[in-house]
Amino acid sequence: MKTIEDLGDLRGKRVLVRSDFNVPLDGTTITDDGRVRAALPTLTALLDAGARVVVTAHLGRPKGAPEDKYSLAPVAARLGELLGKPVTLAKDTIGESARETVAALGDGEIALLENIRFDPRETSKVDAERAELAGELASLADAYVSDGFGVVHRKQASVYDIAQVLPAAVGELVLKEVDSLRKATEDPARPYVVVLGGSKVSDKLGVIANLLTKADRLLIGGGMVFTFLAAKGCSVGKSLLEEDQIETVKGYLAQAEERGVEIVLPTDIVVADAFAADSPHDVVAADAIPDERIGLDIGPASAELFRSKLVDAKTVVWNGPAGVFEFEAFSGGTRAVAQAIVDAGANGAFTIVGGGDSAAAVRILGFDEAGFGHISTGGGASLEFLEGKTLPGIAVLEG
Ligand SMILES: Nc1ncnc2c1ncn2[C@@H]1O[C@H](COP(=O)(O)OP(=O)(O)OP(=O)(O)O)[C@@H](O)[C@H]1O
Ligand SMILES: O=C(O)[C@H](O)COP(=O)(O)O
Repeated sequence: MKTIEDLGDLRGKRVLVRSDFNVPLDGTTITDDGRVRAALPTLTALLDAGARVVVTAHLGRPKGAPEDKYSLAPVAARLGELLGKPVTLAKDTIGESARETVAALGDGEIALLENIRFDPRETSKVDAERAELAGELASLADAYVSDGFGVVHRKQASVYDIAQVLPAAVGELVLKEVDSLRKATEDPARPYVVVLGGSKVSDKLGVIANLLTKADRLLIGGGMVFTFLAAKGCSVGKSLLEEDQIETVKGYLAQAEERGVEIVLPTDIVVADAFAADSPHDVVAADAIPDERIGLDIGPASAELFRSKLVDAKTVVWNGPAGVFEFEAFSGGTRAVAQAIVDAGANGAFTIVGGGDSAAAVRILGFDEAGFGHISTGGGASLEFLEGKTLPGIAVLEG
């Protein structure tokens, strides 16, 4: 892969950078700016080289049209604070405002384009539509730098197609991530334990088939639990459930048994009346979730069980919070998993945390980042990397 140095003298050149600024927000307040900080080395290197830096990024999953709640305005403000220089936010992704904003940039100045997913062509499955958007983006720049590691598993216009149009290089964050993730998984020290959770259940269930050929133990927490419990014949009340995945999960359970891979499920669940911070809640057995209640965390016995399965690990990958950690009452499972992973690390395990929310959880819950071997900015991206899959946003840079 070409690096930024390979792009030559960048003074006065317009460089389009794809970053991953998909940060957790509470209204317009960024609750964890880890992904913004992670973008700084590349942006600073380009600004120091005198480039005119144009950043494109997404936030959330808008439906191909502008929506105020997905505006990158909070990110522009935070990025400006961290860089110590103004970051102009274009009012659109690729229209008149974007063109004017870029034209007004001086050497060593930076602008951010509005959420690229406001344009439906960004995520289109039709190659020609993505190529058209990539062509428009390319008209704003002389070179392209891919630095949004969290999104390199997406074949999207600003990640994949654009790299075929402009001279393209890999950014510092992507380089660092690839290096660390490779180190952990090319020949993992065993036991190799993977902890999965979070809410992007169907996105992440697919990786299990592959992990069953690599890991020694899989611990299942978060919203993923309920599809597993349903596959074992338990009712899950109003909890997050991917009904159409139940048969697939039954297949995983059977495969795991054949291969001698341990799948560890929670034995107790914290259930609430509603998805709300102050909802009344109780701990129930995992096979006794009442019909009208919703599971929002693994229970204390499960936290102990998970701990016992992590303590002797030599490689740990954790992706997806064990519960709705954003609400204090349902943060116990995630806190316990994070602590057990820190302790495994202190016992010599190489530990990786992946995912925007998992990495945010580590920081928001007050853990020292130094307690983990590598905190990846990628969730789905790091999982697909660990699976050994080809990531379109990286493959395209390898030419
Ligand atoms: N039982 C549950 N029910 C509903 N949501 C849950 C549950 N447990 C965890 N979550 C939510 O999962 C979200 C994170 O899931 P997600 O799959 O996006 O993980 P991630 O680490 O951010 O990975 P990525 O970077 O791929 O998005 C958190 O906001 C958390 O509240
Ligand atoms: O949060 C993430 O994992 C990345 O920003 C990618 O987002 P996506 O899953 O909506 O493509």
